Amino acid sequence: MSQVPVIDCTPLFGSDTSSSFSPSPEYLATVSQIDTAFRTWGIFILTGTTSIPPSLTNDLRAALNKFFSLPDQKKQALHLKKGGWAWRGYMPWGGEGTKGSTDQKEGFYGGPELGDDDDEHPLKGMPTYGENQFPDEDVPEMRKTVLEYIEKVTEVGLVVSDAMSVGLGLEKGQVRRLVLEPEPVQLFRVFKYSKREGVETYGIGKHSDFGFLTILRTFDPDSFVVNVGDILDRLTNGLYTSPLHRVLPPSPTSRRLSIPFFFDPAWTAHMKAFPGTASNGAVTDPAIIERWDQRTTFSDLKGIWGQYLGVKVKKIFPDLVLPEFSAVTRASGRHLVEVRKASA
Ligand SMILES: O=C(O)CCC(=O)C(=O)O
Ligand SMILES: [Fe+2]
Repeated sequence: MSQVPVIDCTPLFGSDTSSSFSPSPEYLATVSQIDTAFRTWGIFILTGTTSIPPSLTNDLRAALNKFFSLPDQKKQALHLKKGGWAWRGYMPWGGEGTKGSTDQKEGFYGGPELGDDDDEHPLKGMPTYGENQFPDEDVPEMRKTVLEYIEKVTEVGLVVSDAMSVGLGLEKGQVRRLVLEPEPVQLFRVFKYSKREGVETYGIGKHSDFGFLTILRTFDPDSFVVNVGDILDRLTNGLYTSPLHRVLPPSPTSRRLSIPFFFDPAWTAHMKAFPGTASNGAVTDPAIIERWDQRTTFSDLKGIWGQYLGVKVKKIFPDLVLPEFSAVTRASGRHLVEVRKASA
């Protein structure tokens, strides 16, 4: 294979979810394509009929373009800092970088809402959870559209995880049970890339993604790109590769919009490699060991996902108090905005 595989995932959607699951030949053929893509490239282009109707994609693109066209002061009013630990809202140009260089993009961060009457929800008050800051006055349709997209793209993540589970020789629902329940961490992002005069840096510099799966919607070209993240690489004992990737420097006329969705393990999920993924329980393949050494994202697998995420984001949230856990993960160098617990 010399090109990133394009996989029609239609057979995965609407398939049997009962415990006595007997997969169709089409389901198994799709599983095998995904499994091969993740083992070789760590990435594939997802096509076909999914849980996301094309009308929702169109509405989403329209609402997000409208948002980015708002005057700067309207967007700044929704600045990430104002959302505190929810870490949701507007990320201005210059707010993220890769290895010391500014990424040429602005963005919007969001996530699912836990509901007003759900004070007992265990994730209330945790970093990355809380209120979204939508531009309700200026782009009233954005709230509903983004929240609906988050729900539907989460379904894509679950369906792909089931396919991975079967591809790894596990039961269909096993990956969900091991790391995605009671609910995956869902980080919605949208980036608009635009060039600043005199700045020659990448849209996003070379990196691998931190989490489980990234499901990225782009419009130019029109596609979904699904890639393995660093923790999925580790959880499969390196059978699946977390690919390095980057976004080229935007051209002066670029208006590129992309919508990465970081579909991550549940906050409380135990980080333990999936059964049967390493022969004799140990990874000996030098290529895998070298890849892990280069990434240095995780030095070990232990504890729960929330601890990894906590260390990762601690630099952004200087007030965050965490159990001592710094041995296993590196703080993110990507986010250049500091967010205090209370509003800034
Ligand atoms: O916009 C893109 O094409 C890629 C985004 C990306 O790599 C990321 O957000 O991690
Ligand atoms: Fe990425």
